[in-house]
Amino acid sequence: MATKTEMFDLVVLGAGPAGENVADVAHARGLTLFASDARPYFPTHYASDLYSIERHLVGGECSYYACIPSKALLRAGAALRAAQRVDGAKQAVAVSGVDVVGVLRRRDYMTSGGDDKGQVGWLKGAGIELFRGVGKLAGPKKVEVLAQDGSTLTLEAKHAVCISTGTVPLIPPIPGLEQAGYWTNREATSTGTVPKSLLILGGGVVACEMATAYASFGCRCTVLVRGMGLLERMEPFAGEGVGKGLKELGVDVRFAVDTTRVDRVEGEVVAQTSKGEFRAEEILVATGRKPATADLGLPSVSVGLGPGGYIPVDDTLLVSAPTNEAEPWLYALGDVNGRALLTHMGKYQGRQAGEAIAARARGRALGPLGKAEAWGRYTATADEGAVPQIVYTDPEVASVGLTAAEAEKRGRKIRVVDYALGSVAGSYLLADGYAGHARWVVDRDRQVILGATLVGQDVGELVHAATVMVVGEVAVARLWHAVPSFPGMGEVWLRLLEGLGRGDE
Ligand SMILES: Cc1cc2nc3c(=O)[nH]c(=O)nc-3n(C[C@H](O)[C@H](O)[C@H](O)COP(=O)(O)OP(=O)(O)OC[C@H]3O[C@@H](n4cnc5c(N)ncnc54)[C@H](O)[C@@H]3O)c2cc1C
Ligand SMILES: NC(=O)c1ccc[n+]([C@@H]2O[C@H](COP(=O)([O-])OP(=O)(O)OC[C@H]3O[C@@H](n4cnc5c(N)ncnc54)[C@H](O)[C@@H]3O)[C@@H](O)[C@H]2O)c1
Repeated sequence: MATKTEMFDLVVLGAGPAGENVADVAHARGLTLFASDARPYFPTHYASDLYSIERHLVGGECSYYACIPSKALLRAGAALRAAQRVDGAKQAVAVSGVDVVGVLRRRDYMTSGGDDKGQVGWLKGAGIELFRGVGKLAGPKKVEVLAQDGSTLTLEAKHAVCISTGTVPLIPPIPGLEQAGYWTNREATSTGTVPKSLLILGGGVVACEMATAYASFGCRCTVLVRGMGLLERMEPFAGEGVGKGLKELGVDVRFAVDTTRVDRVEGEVVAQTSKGEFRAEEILVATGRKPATADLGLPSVSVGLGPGGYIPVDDTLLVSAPTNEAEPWLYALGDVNGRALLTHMGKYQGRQAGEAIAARARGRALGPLGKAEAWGRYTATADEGAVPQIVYTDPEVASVGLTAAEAEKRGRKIRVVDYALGSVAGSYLLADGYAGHARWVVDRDRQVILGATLVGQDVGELVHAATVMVVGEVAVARLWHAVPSFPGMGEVWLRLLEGLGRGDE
């Protein structure tokens, strides 16, 4: 089979959200400098500025098997329930449930039916070469790619290689599970048919969102949770609210369940557990993720893995390994570094690393004494204590920053302030009988917001305001001047301020 070698400025391994964004920013930086300096920033004798390697679909897990299809599957149920909660509207909508065929059709539209030609077009339009194949490191600044036809390509990077290969499902070693066959996020988000019943293993975000979606399709869902709560990394009232919502949707949620064996008997999945036997047409394993680092050739550049097998990096996303000491060249972005397993955080890391790569390629120091500053152009500082997330359950959960427990663990002196979200005018206008909850975690010494969590219908879009408060370290005293529009749900921020009080003059 053919073998050839080419040289590029930057080689990106994995074209998911993180890989796409680092390529985009690094490329944009190159073009800007070309124009303003009237000389090519990336030397012109290279075939192209950047090279992207993708073994499956450009756009990654997010576009085809995760964020986009899962939210498409959830949206119709959320819209229907929203209408059912408003007198005058509820009479106008069918109460028998969503139209599953329509939901799947809309999901297919959102994922282009699993065809990535739109995203490939974007890459090519941006001047980025794409190679479909499995890539691995083959020494410093060297990447080998194996195509499906068996041909190989060796790429040499002049400046940098980025690993952005994401994660794969973490499957627990439950006896019989492999033989029985199971769904992961891939089947759950791309299915063409909805089973009559579904067992869901796990109590995290995927389990809660998929239980919400499938319950709205009329599928009988049972969630088997190993721990004592749902969404355990969030404030406890988040998991409690979601658990209550799932129950209202008819989902059977069981806690402290140890699943000891899974079999398929006459087409049905049978799970033996510490809480008895459970049966369903299918089983979805939603027990977390592990980094896609297998066969990446990391030993060829002596990169060791951190806790959970993630690739350890510094705040400029540079891999923490001796190979980077003499000349920084190897980066790891997105899920694969384990800093924050979210698309928007992977994209953010891509933007920051793209700037750092471009600056280093130009021979620029990233900051005083060569060290990039926190919250600067080259660092992904938000990964540490300012990560926002929206969980699209019913009620929704929106959070950013530290929970009270995390803040205390970090030794912060905090004050927690809570408010019943249903008492805000905007909420009770939004839905009859609106129930929700909001919390701020406030740094008592610095009088800034460390974290916020909201639970309730349509709270998702509120979270960005809280993200700005946390990232901007806005003084609580100044927030009294951030006047919320009436009658919007944003008034919750005023209610939380009132809960904190203004103190004595
Ligand atoms: C069901 C589900 C729903 C989710 N919903 C949300 C959500 O609503 N919001 C949110 O922010 N996050 C969500 N996430 C998380 C989100 O999907 C990930 O954080 C995001 O996809 C990570 O992006 P990435 O670029 O790091 O990796 P990925 O999207 O996993 O992309 C990695 C790419 O690398 C490729 N690759 C891997 N190894 C190689 C190799 N050796 N050679 C070549 N290519 C390779 C893969 O094929 C893949 O395309 C969800 C996750 C799941 C499972
Ligand atoms: N809307 C969103 O932002 C969104 C949606 C989906 C996923 N995601 C991200 O994707 C990542 C993966 O989500 P996830 O839900 O797969 O993982 P997770 O880590 O959030 O949850 C995994 C769950 O599985 C349980 N578990 C682990 N091992 C188990 C076992 N052997 N038996 C039973 N239960 C077991 C854990 O206790 C936990 O409840 C998360 O980091 C999440 O933030 C985000």
